Amino acid sequence: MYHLDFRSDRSMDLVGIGRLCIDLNADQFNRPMEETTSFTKYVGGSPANIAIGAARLGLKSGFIGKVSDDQMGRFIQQYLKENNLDVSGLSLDDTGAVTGLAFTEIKSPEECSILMYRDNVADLKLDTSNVSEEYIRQTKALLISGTALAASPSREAVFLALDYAKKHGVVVFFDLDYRAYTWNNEQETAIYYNLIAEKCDVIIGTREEFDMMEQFESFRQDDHQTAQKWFHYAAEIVVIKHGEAGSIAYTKEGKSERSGIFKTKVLKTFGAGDAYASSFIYGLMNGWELNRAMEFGSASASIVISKHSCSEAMPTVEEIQTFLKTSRKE
Ligand SMILES: Nc1ncnc2c1ncn2[C@@H]1O[C@H](COP(=O)(O)OP(=O)(O)O)[C@@H](O)[C@H]1O
Ligand SMILES: O=C(O)C[C@@H](O)[C@H](O)C(=O)COP(=O)(O)O
Repeated sequence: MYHLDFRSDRSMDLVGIGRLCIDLNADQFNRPMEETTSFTKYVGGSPANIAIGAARLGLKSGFIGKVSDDQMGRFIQQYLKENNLDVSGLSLDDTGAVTGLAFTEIKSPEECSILMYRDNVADLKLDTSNVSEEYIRQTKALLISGTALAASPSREAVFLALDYAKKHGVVVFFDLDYRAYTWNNEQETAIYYNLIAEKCDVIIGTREEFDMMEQFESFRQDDHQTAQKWFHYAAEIVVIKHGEAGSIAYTKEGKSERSGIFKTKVLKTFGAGDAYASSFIYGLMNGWELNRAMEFGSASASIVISKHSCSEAMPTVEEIQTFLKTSRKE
């Protein structure tokens, strides 16, 4: 099957590190944002969505991140507390930085985009002094999200968190989460992504994100070649997501599983990956077979893309189980 050693003597299950932002999702959808007159505010940020999803599933979830010293930063902290996440790993920015805003445009269920306002954001001011070895030592798993590598000092904070995780036998998940607007260029992104991926136990990304990472290879790799590449390093599991075409996962032990999707009435497509990741991680942490964890992730993704938000829409175990009873995978 696969070998992931989630240590039972840890007080936390999953700690995320990286972006905490605000999603402002258009209230008037199926039209361009130019015609939108109001938005609904949710906590966002891919790693935050995944950590919230994990907490919604009952995992003891925490977060290492920096929030702005204003109403938005306090909204984020309050929401995480209300959703049973441990917030002792959060730090408050004192430089006047702001909270990143993700305006979402829902032109149609298939045509969604995100307009990011991320100048001088607090999340990228996370620094090594905000990363506690003791905090990381107490978790079973660490979730790294690629965008946290986009700028210093956040970049160095993530590398330090990864070193602490490896030192203390913490299983490391790397969700690639590539957002081009946050980076100077793809070459720089690939350099830092590769340095992190080489030490991670589970790597989750879309085909396009792996292509970006593997751009220095002499040829474009297929899914199997991608997985084999990372098995030469620390990876035990590599998951390649293919949107409506589902996902495929490979294990270092030579197993591979494909998962289809659950057709649903799609309101917006973003949030799929975060929902998939949180529920897939939940399955692995419960020792499930790969295909069962992937199915759980796919079901969670379908639930979230049928709703207006990402974080707020993250389902409970019961909601996913009910969904699975009434749905058929395609
Ligand atoms: N239109 C859809 N209908 C149902 N499930 C979907 C749809 N799009 C994505 N998913 C599910 O969500 C997973 C992640 O979506 P994907 O778009 O590949 O990643 P990301 O959201 O990170 O870009 C897919 O592997 C699939 O299981
Ligand atoms: O990650 C962000 O900064 C924006 C997210 O908060 C937003 O909900 C989103 O884009 C999630 O989509 P996904 O990462 O593709 O699942």
